[in-house]
Amino acid sequence: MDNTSHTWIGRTGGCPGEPAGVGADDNLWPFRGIELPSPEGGGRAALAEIATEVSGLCHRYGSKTVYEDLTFSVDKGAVCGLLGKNGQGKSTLVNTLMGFLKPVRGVCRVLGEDSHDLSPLNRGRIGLLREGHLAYDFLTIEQSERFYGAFYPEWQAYRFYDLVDRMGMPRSSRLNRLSCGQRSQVVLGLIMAQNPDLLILDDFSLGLDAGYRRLFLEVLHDFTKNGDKTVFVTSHIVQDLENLVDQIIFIDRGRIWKTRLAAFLDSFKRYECIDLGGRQPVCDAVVRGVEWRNGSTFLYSFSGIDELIVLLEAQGCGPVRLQRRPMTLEDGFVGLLTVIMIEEG
Ligand SMILES: Nc1ncnc2c1ncn2[C@@H]1O[C@H](COP(=O)(O)OP(=O)(O)OP(=O)(O)O)[C@@H](O)[C@H]1O
Repeated sequence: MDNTSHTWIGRTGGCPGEPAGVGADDNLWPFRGIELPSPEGGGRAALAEIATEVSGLCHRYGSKTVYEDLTFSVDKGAVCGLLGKNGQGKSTLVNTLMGFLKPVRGVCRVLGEDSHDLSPLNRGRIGLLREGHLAYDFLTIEQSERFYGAFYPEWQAYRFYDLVDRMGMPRSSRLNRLSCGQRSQVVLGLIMAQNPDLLILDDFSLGLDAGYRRLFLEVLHDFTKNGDKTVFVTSHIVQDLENLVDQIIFIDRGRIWKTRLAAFLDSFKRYECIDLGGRQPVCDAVVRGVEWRNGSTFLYSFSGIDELIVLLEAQGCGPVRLQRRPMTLEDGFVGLLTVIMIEEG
């Protein structure tokens, strides 16, 4: 018998479930009321300071539209995290930035060039880590360093060995005998030796244990500390991004919202409901998400406590007592975007 209790986060007032697709009720849209980038990308930095620029981008797989009209830019020197639920198009976007996928419509420029027509020089300035990691896994650690190093005039082999030697594996180990996390480390070493100007990481934490993840983050911190490198990163471990990025792009149902991490953590708020007078709150334009967890109810909102209390009382709750609680990026992600059931053992 299933004796677990369930809590869930929702933006419907009723029962748990997946959000509707594109064209869903505007009142429940996660980015409602938030200023989204204009199709022209108004207010951008000068072109020379932009690492990646996307405008009016549309992608479809057959009849399935992943996104219709994406516009954003990432400035040089920014560390930008792309956040979205499963299947929202993060890998599709990364593959488009890399020129592996051609968009149906729109502009995608990377380091000033069309991503589908990148010069070898600019390709060499981009480091990519993605699911799947290594193409030539029959090579040894040492052979892979020599093989990839031949493609990059600025290759810094010491950076590679600096990282991979920490695994304690002989340099003669074949990559296909390494674990997933060890292979990731080899890839990160190859990327660091390349010393790219733009680093694109698609779900870098995949398969990494806590120790490797920390090492990864440490290396990435070092990589970005001078402010001259640009990083575009997706990860399902949202918490890792909180310690890494300064900008975030949320993607949901084909649209995006870009913001600074600090501004998001400051403006989006998490409240614990101390008293709701026995009623349950309903998500609307002010209440962005409701979470029931361990017997407590939490609300997510861009509004202050007074406005929220007025709204909840108008919903029939009351007397209402709320307490603002600390909010991590992961809380914010869940409160803004997610409709899930969480099982409590
Ligand atoms: N080659 C493909 N053919 C058809 N549909 C695809 C293909 N690749 C991806 N999709 C679909 O496009 C949508 C976006 O996929 P994508 O992999 O870009 O999402 P994602 O945000 O990276 O997902 P996840 O977080 O699960 O990795 C999904 O609905 C997926 O099923």
